[in-house]
Formats: sequence, structure tokens, C-alpha cells
Amino acid sequence: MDKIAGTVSPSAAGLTGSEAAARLARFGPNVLKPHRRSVALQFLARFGNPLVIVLLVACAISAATGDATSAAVIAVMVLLSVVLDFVQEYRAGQAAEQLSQQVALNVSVLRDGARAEIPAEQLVPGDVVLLSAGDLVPADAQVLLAQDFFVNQALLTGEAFPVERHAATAPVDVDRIDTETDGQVFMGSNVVSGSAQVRVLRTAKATAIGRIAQDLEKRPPPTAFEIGTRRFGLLIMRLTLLLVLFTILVNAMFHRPLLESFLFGVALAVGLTPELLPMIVSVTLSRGALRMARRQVIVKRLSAIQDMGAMDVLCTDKTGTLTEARIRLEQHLDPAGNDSARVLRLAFLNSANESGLKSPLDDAILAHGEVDVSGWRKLDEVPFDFERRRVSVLVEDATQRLLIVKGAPEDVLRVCTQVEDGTDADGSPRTDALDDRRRQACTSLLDRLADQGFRVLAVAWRAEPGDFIDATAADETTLVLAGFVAFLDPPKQSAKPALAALAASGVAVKIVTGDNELVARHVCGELGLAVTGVLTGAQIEAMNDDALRAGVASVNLFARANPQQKTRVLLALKARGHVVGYMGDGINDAPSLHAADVGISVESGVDVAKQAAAMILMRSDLGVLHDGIIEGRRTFGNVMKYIMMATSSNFGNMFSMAAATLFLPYLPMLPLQVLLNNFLYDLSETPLPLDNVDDADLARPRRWDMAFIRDFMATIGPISSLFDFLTFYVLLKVLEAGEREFHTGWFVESLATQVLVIFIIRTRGNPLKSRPHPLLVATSLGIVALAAILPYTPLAAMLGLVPLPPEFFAILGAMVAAYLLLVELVKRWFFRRWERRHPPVAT
Ligand SMILES: Nc1ncnc2c1ncn2[C@@H]1O[C@H](COP(=O)(O)OP(=O)(O)OP(=O)(O)O)[C@@H](O)[C@H]1O
Ligand SMILES: [Mg+2]
Repeated sequence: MDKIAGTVSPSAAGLTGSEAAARLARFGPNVLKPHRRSVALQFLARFGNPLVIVLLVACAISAATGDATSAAVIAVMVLLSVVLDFVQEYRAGQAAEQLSQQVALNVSVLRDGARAEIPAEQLVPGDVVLLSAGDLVPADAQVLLAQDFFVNQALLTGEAFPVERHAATAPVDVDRIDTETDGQVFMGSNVVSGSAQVRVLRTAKATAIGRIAQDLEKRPPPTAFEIGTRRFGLLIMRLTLLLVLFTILVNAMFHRPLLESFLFGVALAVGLTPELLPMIVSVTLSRGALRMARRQVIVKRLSAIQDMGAMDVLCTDKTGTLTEARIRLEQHLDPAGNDSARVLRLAFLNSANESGLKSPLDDAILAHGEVDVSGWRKLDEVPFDFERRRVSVLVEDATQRLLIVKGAPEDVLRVCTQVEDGTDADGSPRTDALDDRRRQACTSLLDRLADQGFRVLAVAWRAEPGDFIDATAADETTLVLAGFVAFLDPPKQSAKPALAALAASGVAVKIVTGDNELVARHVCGELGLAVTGVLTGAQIEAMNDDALRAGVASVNLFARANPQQKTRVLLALKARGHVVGYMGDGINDAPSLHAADVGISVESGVDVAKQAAAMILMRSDLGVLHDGIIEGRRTFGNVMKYIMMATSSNFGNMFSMAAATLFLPYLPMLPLQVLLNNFLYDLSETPLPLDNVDDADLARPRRWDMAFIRDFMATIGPISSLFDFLTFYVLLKVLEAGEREFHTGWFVESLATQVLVIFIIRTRGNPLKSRPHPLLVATSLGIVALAAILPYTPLAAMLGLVPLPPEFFAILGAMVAAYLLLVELVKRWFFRRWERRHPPVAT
């Protein structure tokens, strides 16, 4: 889509580069987001984490009570894990930041007397900015020159209809903000039509929107995934609290040393907390974003990747997303269906003179070829909007002044009362009343054209008196229908296979278009998409939200939908429990892009659409959509592995630990050992974001499911505990272990089972057939080996570990093998039962 920029010739000189740099230093960058903290501060902020604080308190208490070893070990562990976590997350953040820079908003400004494209972030007060239809207003500014310049200020005023803004006539008071006054435009609005030259008054936080909102990019409602992680966190927190209170109570009852019991409780809490979760999430997401960038998909909002994996319905508009948007004008017909050069000339006059965002239809008319419009002059226009679906221009030549209206046939015919019927000898049109018979004839002509796949616009006009100068939408009445222009808009090469791939992956595609039903049906036919039901904008309008929610399920084609209706369809689908994506490129798609779980736009889309979208396709190949979905499911899969580990094996271990305090005469493990155990376990899991995900897990939409996590926890967790108790028995009765042997034995066993079970849990299928990432294998085996040799190293004394008899290792090996086997068997049973009870729903 071309923007007509520069229609307003530069008059004001812009700033010089050096002046702009000086002002940038003084006013700061033009962003609403609070500026990122320095690296050092970001690092220090980690120590504000409650878990870290608890550990530091434990460290301080140990030190104060003379237990220097414990204090030192805790301190080292805290530091190591904070550093590890920080480095990974920081790198992930940097990578994501760099990617989103690629789609940062650019603006045209005058600098050093010439036109330049600069990032909107670098705008400073005093800059002269050139605006045209489709642009976002990048800062608060005074209008210097304007030509049919209409802006939508809905974000600021809630007013949905565009308002016209003229050049300011009086000097503007920089400190007074009034969005109602003419002569000014405000950050966060967008240009609907026309063009203007404006001078920046205020940037960043000083703007009207900056004062009311901390963040212009309205924080989208939390995604299903975010809600899921939050609920998961709460579940774990409750369990932790219960378990810790229980152990402290038991220890108090048995009159055990208070300090040690407290430290033990702390260690348990630390062991239970899935502290790696934020790191695992951000690293998987940023890796996903990088992989998608390689396929030319830029992710602006990282969490959208997960939504993409969970998405089961994709709504999309038609032109430019499913079709090439390289539209050709094929026919220009009078109302009787005969070829007419006059219709083409009128359409051309309208397209050439309208200053809104050029639609591909206008481009096609202008590209059609030689039309002589010399001698015509534009006087005014009524810009296009998606409610009227018409655009009018007021033009004149030496003999006449005409309001030429072009738009969707239904919407133009409605305001016509007459129809052209041939021409007189002098070439002027004869007109006749548009009676029922003639209307009927027009409708059947239109149906015939639509059936053949033609998109059609109607062209009409009205003669105006010589003093008529100010046209408004109210003047679009009693028009004379001149005829129709018909276009072909072939579907994208990549669209058909892409839609098939989406369907095969469990994503239903629905078309939500502003275009006519018959034309949309034709495109569906060409794309191999069977239409299962249709709703038109008028029908949607007549339904309340409940009716719409019931109605959208079987419908996959929504025609003649305006922007609000598009959004209502989307919200109705969301209300049915679907995770809904929306793909579109126009101003009319922006609200839906914002309301969707994943908004997807394309490089060629308008700024407003790109701003509202969470993801941008840099290449017009729809195949990458499917890649993105798979990427989303992969990140989800790896995060889920961590969660399943945390809730089953890890939780089982901590549970046995608490239970053991009931019958052991001493603590089951020293607090220090519990902490070390947990730290080593965490280390073994750090490569999880790299892990491969089974194809079976990539085949369906994946979404957060608390019931699944709870059931999985309740099934696998107890097996871990069962084996822990078996270990206790073997240690105490078979090996007749003392306190230190018991600690050591259990330290090694619990770490081995807890770490190695990842190879079972990471796949729903046979672990031998699903290949883990080599690094995950290395860390897991390495950590288990380390745990086994720790008791023989010089560190052993410090950690309270003692060498174990060789029989222990024989028994340990057998127990670990039996444990893994049992978990595998129970896992298979669990998934068989789960899938029987929760069959994948058809979309
Ligand atoms: N420049 C224009 N001049 C006249 N009429 C227009 C123009 N642009 C759009 N229309 C009319 O408005 C209707 C809706 O616009 P548009 O096709 O852009 O909506 P959409 O929802 O984005 O549809 P699509 O799925 O085709 O992208 C068009 O079908 C056409 O009839
Ligand atoms: Mg469109």
C-alpha cells in the first residue's frame, strides 16, 4: 500500500542535526516506557526476590551462630544461581529487544532542510514531521499545513469517528493540552486520510497520553499462559506453606533444635519453589523468537509465541493476507453492463484525488492506464471510512462541478436515486429514475460479476452548484449511478498449502472480511476452504453478544464486516474458550489485532496495524505462519517439561522429606544438603530450553491446563515418595546406616531419581525413541555422577557427607532403574487414561 506523502510541500524548515541531538540530550528519547535500568541495577534487583532474601537470612543466621561452613556454602550457591539466572535472562532479553528494533516505528521529518526517515524514538520538540494516511501521530504537535487531514483520536477521547484538523491559526500554548481544539494532533492518534506537516510540541511523558498513561502500548490482558503460570505459582506456594508449617510443627513437638528446624524449613521451601521457571520461560521464548526471525517473522511481544502454540482459531482478512493485493482492473461497465469509458474516467478522478490511504483498489484503477483528466481540479473530499464504505471527491472542470462517489456497490446504490442511461449527442449523460426494475437489473449484474470472482466498486456522482465548496458525508444522497468497475484479486500462491497445513495442525481458519459474501466465497473456493457457514455484518449487527457467541461456532466466513463487527466476532470466539489469532494489515484491522490473543500483521501493513500486532510477517509467504505455530508449541512443550518435573519428582521428594521428620530421630537431611541437592537439580535442568520436542506434541494446539498438572502431580508424585520410603527402609534396616550415612545415602538417591526422571517425563511416548538434547544428557548424567563422588572428595566433611559402602551403590543402581521403569509404566497408563477422558476437540 502506498502512502501519498509529500502532498504538502515542505514550508517550515526542520531542525538541524546538531540542534536535534542537543534537544534529544535535553528532552530524552520519545518513548513512554520507563527507561531500562542499568545492567548493574538489573542484577542487584535480583536480590529483592523473596526466595533470595530468605536464603540470605538463613545465611546470616548460620554465620551469626558460628556455622561458617553453612553460611559460606549458602552464600556461594545464592551467588551462583543468581548469576546464572541473570546472565541467561539478560541475554534472552537483549536478543528479543534487538529483534523488536527491526519493526520499530519510523517517521518522516525535515532535518537539515531535507526529508529524512528517523526512528520515532528520536523525535524532539521542534522537529517538523510529515504525516500521511495510515501513519501514527508520533508526538503531540501543532499542525502547520493540512490537506483534507483527518485523524482518529479514539485512544485519547474515545471518539471513534475521524476528526478533521486544519493548520493552527493562532500560536499554540505548549503547556495547555486540549484534544478538542483544532490545529493540534496528539500522540497515539492515527491519520485516517489526507496529509499534513506538523511541528512537534511535546514528546514522551510530556504528551497528553504520556500524562494519563504510563504506557501507550496498552498492556494487553494477561494471556492464558500468564494466567496459568500465576495459578501454578499459587498452587505451589500453598503446598509449600503447608509443608513447611507441618515440619516446623513436628520438629517443635519433638523438641528438636529450633534453629536447625527453621533452616530445614527454609531449605524445604527453597526446594519446592520452581525458581527456574521465569528463566526457563524467557529463554525458551527468546530462542523461539530468534528462530522465527530466521524465517522472517518478527515477534514484538514475546508471550505471543506461546499463544501462537495454543491458538486453535485463526481469523484473517482477505486482501493482502490471503490474496496478492496486486489487484487488476478488468472491466468498467455502465449500469446495463456495457463497456463504458466514462465510468473509468469518473473512477480515476475519484482515486487520483482522494488523499486517504490508497487502497489496492485505487492502485489498480490508477494503474489501469491512460485516462485523460486534464482540466479537472480537486476542491474537497469526504474520506473513506469503514462504516460508509464510500469515498467522495469534489472536482470541477471548465463546465461543471461534480461530487464523485465510489464505494461498495450496496452502500453506493443505497444513496442513488437515478441512473445513467446512455449519452446525448453532445456527450452529456442521459439519466433516468433508479426504479425497482433497474435496481433488480443492477443486483443481478453484480451477482453475476461476484460469482465470477470479480470484486466490484460502484461509481456515482451528483452535479453541484458553482459555489458549493465544502462536501460532507451528508451530501452523499440523490446520486446518479454511473456504473461499476470490476477487479480480479488472485489468491497468494502460498495461501492454499498454508491453510491446509494449518487445518492439519488443528487450527481452524475463519475469514473476516469487509468485502462482499460472493467474492469471499469465490476466494474460499480457490483456496480449497469449504465454507461451513456465513454471517454478514448486518446479521452480526442484529445479534447481541450471547446470540453471536452461539452463532460463530459453525461459521467460517464473515462478510461485509466493519471494524467493530470484526472485533465482536473475535471476542465471541474468545468467549467460547478458543485461543484466537487475527491476521490483518489495514486500519480497519487494528482493533481486532489488539483484541486477539495473537495479532499478526504483515510488513506492508499500515503503522496502526503493525503497532497493534504482536507479530509481523516480513515476507508475504503464509507458510511461515505454520512454522510460527510449531515454534510456539515447542516452547510450550519445554516449559511444560520443567513444570511437570517440578510438580512430580521434585515435589514428591520434598514431601517425603517432610514426612520423614515424623519417624526419624534426626532430620532426614541437613538443611545445607537440601539446598545443595536443590541447586544441583536446578543445574541439571538449565539446558531444558534447548531440548527437542516430540512431533506428537507439536501436532495439536497446546495450552495451559491446570487440571492436567494437578492430575499428573497426584499420579507421579507419590511414586517418587514411595521409592523414597523404600530407600529409607534399605538405608536403615538393610545397611543399618547411622545419621551421616543416612543423609549421604538419601542425598545421592534422591538426586539421582529426581534428575534422571527427566528422560521419562520429557516425552509422552517411549523415552528410547525420543532423543533429548545432548547438553541435557550431559548435565543430567554429570550431576548424578558428581553427587555420587562428592562423599569421597575433600568437600565431603564440609557438607556433612560420608563415604558409603559399595553395596549401597549396587542397591542404588537397582532402585533407580526400578523407579524409572515404574514411572514409565505409570506415565503410559496416565496418558492413555488422560487422552481417553480428554480427546482433542474438533475445531
Ligand atoms: N478506496 C476505496 N474506494 C472505495 N471503496 C472502497 C475503497 N476501499 C475499500 N472500499 C470498499 O470497502 C469495502 C471494505 O474495505 P476492505 O476491502 O479494505 O475491507 P477489509 O475488511 O480489509 O477486506 P479485505 O478482507 O478484502 O481486506 C471494500 O470491499 C470496498 O467495497
Ligand atoms: Mg483489508
